[in-house]
Amino acid sequence: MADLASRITKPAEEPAASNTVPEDSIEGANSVGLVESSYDVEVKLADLQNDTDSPLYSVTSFDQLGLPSQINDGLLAMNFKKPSKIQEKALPLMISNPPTNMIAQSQSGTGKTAAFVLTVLSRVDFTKPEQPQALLLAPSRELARQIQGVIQTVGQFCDNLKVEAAIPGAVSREFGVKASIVVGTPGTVMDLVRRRQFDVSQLKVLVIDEADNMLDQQGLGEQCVRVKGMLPKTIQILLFSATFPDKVYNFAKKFAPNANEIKLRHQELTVKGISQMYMDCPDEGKKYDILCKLYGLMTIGSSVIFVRTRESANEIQRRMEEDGHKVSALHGAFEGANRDALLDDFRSGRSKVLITTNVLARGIDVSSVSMVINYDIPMKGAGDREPDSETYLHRIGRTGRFGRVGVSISFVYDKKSFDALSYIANFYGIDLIQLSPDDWDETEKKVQDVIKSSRARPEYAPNALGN
Ligand SMILES: Nc1ncnc2c1ncn2[C@@H]1O[C@H](COP(=O)(O)OP(=O)(O)OP(=O)(O)O)[C@@H](O)[C@H]1O
Repeated sequence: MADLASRITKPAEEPAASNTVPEDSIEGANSVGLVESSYDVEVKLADLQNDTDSPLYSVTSFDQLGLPSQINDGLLAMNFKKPSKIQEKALPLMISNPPTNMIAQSQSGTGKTAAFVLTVLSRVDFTKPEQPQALLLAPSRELARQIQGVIQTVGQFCDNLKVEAAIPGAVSREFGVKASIVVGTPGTVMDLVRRRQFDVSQLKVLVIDEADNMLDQQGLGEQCVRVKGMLPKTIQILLFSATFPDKVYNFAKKFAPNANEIKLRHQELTVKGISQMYMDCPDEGKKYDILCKLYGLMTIGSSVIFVRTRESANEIQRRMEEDGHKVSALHGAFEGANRDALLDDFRSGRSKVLITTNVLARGIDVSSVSMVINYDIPMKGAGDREPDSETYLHRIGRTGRFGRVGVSISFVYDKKSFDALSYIANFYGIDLIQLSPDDWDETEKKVQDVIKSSRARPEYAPNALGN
């Protein structure tokens, strides 16, 4: 990556500040080495679980976890043969009694969802199907719906399983929440509780997925704190994410006191199956032409193009369609049902190229995604001056899920974007592969070599985990 930084000979002018607003952390509005044996996952056990020789610490098959048989049947139906490391390490701690809080970090696409879903299912009393007992919070309606789907699939053999999504427009005003498990976005959950449409008095577990994003005081943090304030004081709190910047981590420890912790160093966070590349674009205007040239490669699998604003998502979609390409755009300005339909089309492969904002940067699991394009390098802070390393990692993690391979291509074109990508690469210790817009044969070869092998044997397979 020193290479990338040293390529800047003459600082380009800073682009004029855009007056369009980046789409981050707006609720509904309106995925290396986890599996490498050398992986150094630091497990800090809380008082109850501090013996690394304990059977709770090391579990090699789902059977050994003592989960109810109907849950194991669900895992079998999903063809989950062996737990991933995070599942192996976190599950015994989370399902043990008395319940203990958890702060868990593991790379994108390594099965954090099943880890917390199994915990939730193991805690629910299915004889009370309409009494809310578990609440799961996620930053977007798409992720909430996805988690709801995973619960329904893993729990398909649990009699009386009722899961409801507390996302805008989903809960009946007349009846309120009538399910034992509720997955929602924080603003909607807060409204439902306030309107007394969601009885939280018997909740036993609170899961916060993408917890660093959800607890960030610049974003959804305040809402999550308010929701927690409405819940029983004894509730078990489980916080999950691939990233936990120090500042948020310190707050997370207060939010989930005395928690067990599974933490990674940032150099351990990148997923080896993702080949990270960058395209050196001559200027901002040429980014679009380069994107169109990449289009053929993008449709080999499915791909996601991340842009900074809703406006540029719309604009790129419009131009690409005019140029005869078939692409979809999804962002927070679309109405809920439309968003759901767009993502369903993408999941099923009916649409193959999705242009989106940070609203879909986190958690979305579509295994066919073989390429992610950072059309704009993710930035954060006042005036978008700071490189957003966390969002970069989540965005590229939409490919390379659970042992698959994929490519990410980040577009740079001026000093600011070069410096930002350099910073991110140094932060994670990544060696980025350079692509040249002047040598398309070479570019195609580099990209195709990876994505054509995406069906090849994964670099790490489930049965290689947990050693
Ligand atoms: N034990 C397992 N065996 C096989 N596949 C699994 C297993 N656990 C999870 N998976 C699959 O791995 C994929 C990624 O899982 P998941 O979406 O939970 O990742 P994640 O860690 O939450 O990622 P992110 O940080 O991006 O949210 C999913 O398609 C899931 O079905």
